[in-house]
Parts: sequence; C-alpha cells; structure tokens
Amino acid sequence: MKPLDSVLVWTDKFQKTSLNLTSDYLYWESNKRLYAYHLDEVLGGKFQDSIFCIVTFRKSKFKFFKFSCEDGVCFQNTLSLTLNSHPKFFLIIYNPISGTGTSKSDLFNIFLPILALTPHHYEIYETTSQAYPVSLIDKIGNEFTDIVILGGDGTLHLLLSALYKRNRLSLNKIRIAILPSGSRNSLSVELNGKSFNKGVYNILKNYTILGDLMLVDTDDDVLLATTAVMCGLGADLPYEAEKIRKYGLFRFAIVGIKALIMPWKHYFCSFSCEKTDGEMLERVGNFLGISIGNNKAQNLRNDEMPFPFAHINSGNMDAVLIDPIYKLMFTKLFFQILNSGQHVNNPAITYIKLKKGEIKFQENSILNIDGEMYSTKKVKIEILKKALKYYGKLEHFN
Ligand SMILES: Nc1ncnc2c1ncn2[C@@H]1O[C@H](COP(=O)(O)OP(=O)(O)OP(=O)(O)O)[C@@H](O)[C@H]1O
Repeated sequence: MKPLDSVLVWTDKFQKTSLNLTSDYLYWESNKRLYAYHLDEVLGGKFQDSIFCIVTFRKSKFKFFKFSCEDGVCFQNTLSLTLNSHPKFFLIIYNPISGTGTSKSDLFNIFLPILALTPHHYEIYETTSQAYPVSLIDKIGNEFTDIVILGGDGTLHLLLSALYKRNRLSLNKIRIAILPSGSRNSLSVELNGKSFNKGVYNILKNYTILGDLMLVDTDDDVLLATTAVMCGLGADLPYEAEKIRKYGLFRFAIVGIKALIMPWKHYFCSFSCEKTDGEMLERVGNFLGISIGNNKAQNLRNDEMPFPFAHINSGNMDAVLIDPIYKLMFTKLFFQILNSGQHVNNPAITYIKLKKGEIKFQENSILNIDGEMYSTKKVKIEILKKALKYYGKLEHFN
C-alpha cells in the first residue's frame, strides 16, 4: 500500500531507512528486517532534537524505537492525525504510600516516558493523608477532564466522594483511569486485567466504558464507591490490617492468622434490599459478614473473586451474605472465594442481585468502603447506573 507519508531516518547502527505510514501500518526496514506495526499497536511518536522516537505496544509490552532524523515535524503531525490522538490535559494523581509504594516510580519510569511521545499534556498531584484540596476538586471537569490515578481503590474512592460533595456535575464530564499501584486494585483488574501496561494502552487508545457507581449513605457522610462495601469480617480484618500497614502486603497474612487464633466473632445486624426483579428481601440476625459489590472485586495478586457475577456496567450490585459459620467452615469458604468465586455454591452463602440495600447495626460498626474504613450504625447503598466514564475494556478478565 502506498504510504500516506514517509520520512528519511538513520537507525542507531547509522543505516539509512525511511519510516512509512499508511492508513493501517507504520513500517520500516532495518538490518534487512521489516518492522511493521499496526496502528492499533502504535501509541505515539515524536520528533525532538533531531531524534524521532516511536513507542509501540505488543504482547503487553512497550517498545521504544529511536532514529536520527533531520526534519520529522511533518511526519510527526501526520502520525498524530492518523493515530487520532487529540491532545488531552491529564490530571495525574499518585498515592506514594498505596500498595508497595511503587506508584511514583511506575509514573516516572513507565507512564510519563510514553506520554511524552504523545500530544497530551499533564499536571501531577501527589496525594497526602489529608483530603484533596478544594482548589484541585474545583478544577476537575473544567480544566481537567481526564484523570489518571496511580494508587489503589481507596485513592479513587476518596476523590470521587470529594467530587460528589463539592463538584457533582464534573462526574458527567470526566473520564477516569486507574493504573494499578495499590494493594488490591479491584477496579483496575476489572477494567484492564492484571496489567499496568494494558491500563496505559487503554488510556492512550481512548478505550472507555460507561460504568456504574455505588452511592453509599452512612450516618455521617454520603460517599461514592466503585468496588465494594463490606461489614463484619470483611471490614474487621482490613481494619486490623490498616493498623499494621508498615508490614506491607504481609499485613493481610498476619491478620488472617490472628483471626484464626483469636475468639471467633459473629455480627448481629439487619439487612434489607430491593432485588433486581423488584422483590424485597429482609434478614435479621447474626452474619459472619455482608459484602455488596459493583464489580468482581478481583485483585492483582491471586484468583480471589468475591462477586463472580458482577460487572461494572451491569446496572445492579451483587450482595454476598455469609451465615454465622465457624472457623473450620470459614477456612473452606475462604479457599472457595480464592478459587475464582466457587463460594457461591457454599450453603452458608446467599448471593443476591440488587438495586439498593440497607444494613443496620445495633451499635456503631466498622464499614469497609473500597478499602477505606468508616464507623456507622446504618448504611444505605444504591446503584448509580452508568454514572461515570472509565478508561478500560471489559474483556480483559484474567
Ligand atoms: N502521602 C500520603 N501519606 C499517608 N497516607 C496517604 C498519603 N496519600 C494518601 N494516603 C492514604 O492512602 C489511603 C488510600 O490508599 P489506597 O487505598 O489507594 O491504597 P491501598 O490500600 O494500598 O490499595 P487498595 O485500596 O487497592 O487495596 C487513604 O487512606 C489516604 O488517606
């Protein structure tokens, strides 16, 4: 096919060749080898200081190619037009303490070198343990319409809740990406599989999904969640784990072992909900835990799948009620959850599809909302259908 544009370049071995762009491919020859990348695999290319740099994505890996070039401005412009990469202004938010503390190096060593070869601009914000500054929240939806989070589910939950309170209209205007740098990163697994690189690819190729959010109304606050609300064991164990965050991911194993040694607890509460078929359900009594999810709530590190039938864009939520079983039975159940969601067939489990639900406790109890801990006596949870545009692709389940 006749190229749309070509430019004369020199490889790092000082061989003269030409970069050729067609409507479907970018190709060149080097060392008697033909390099051909479909434009779906080309993320960007830039000419600067007599160097033409290209970044490609194949088999989940990025590859950078550098060529010497006298004048590549025209070719850069044609490439940019053909890739359809309209310049965006990204707000990049990274949480320096989430997960194993890799977000800053992931940002500077992986994402920014790629972004530098695209026409996009960005501003970076490093989170603190304080709330997001009002000045930043106010710019979202106006100055920034594209937000990239490098952190965990909690980092995004806090941002969305701040937007809901102060700048609600922005939620209809923005696109949100989450690149996994947290401990679980359930939302990122839902949207990009277990791959940081696929997350970057989905942003730069502009793959988006209109997905749901959960509106969570506690005694003191109204919050937004993308992934899960849990009480009982699913809140107590992460609450204990947060207190020993200094042990890194090992903290989850420590609290798991401690839970098996310490006296076992059941939690008394009332749960009511409106199921997706309109039927009302009410249960009062002891539970080991109740979890309500908006996606499968997988994580980066194992095959755990608390809500195997949930999708971020299903328009409803999935609830898992765990009967008050004892330690030995729970050990079996735990391994079933880890085994890609086999627990749904366990007799101690009630699995429900719902639109809204309410949990009432006898006294203030810990609630785990997207990994952040709250204390409340009651909580109402409602699905907000197709309330947010997420960067990602739903077929990347793995
Ligand atoms: N600079 C900082 N110093 C201390 N804490 C911070 C800082 N920035 C954010 N935080 C806290 O980090 C928490 C959010 O962490 P996040 O949930 O994203 O990570 P994670 O728990 O490792 O991941 P996941 O939620 O995916 O399991 C919030 O409680 C927030 O207050």
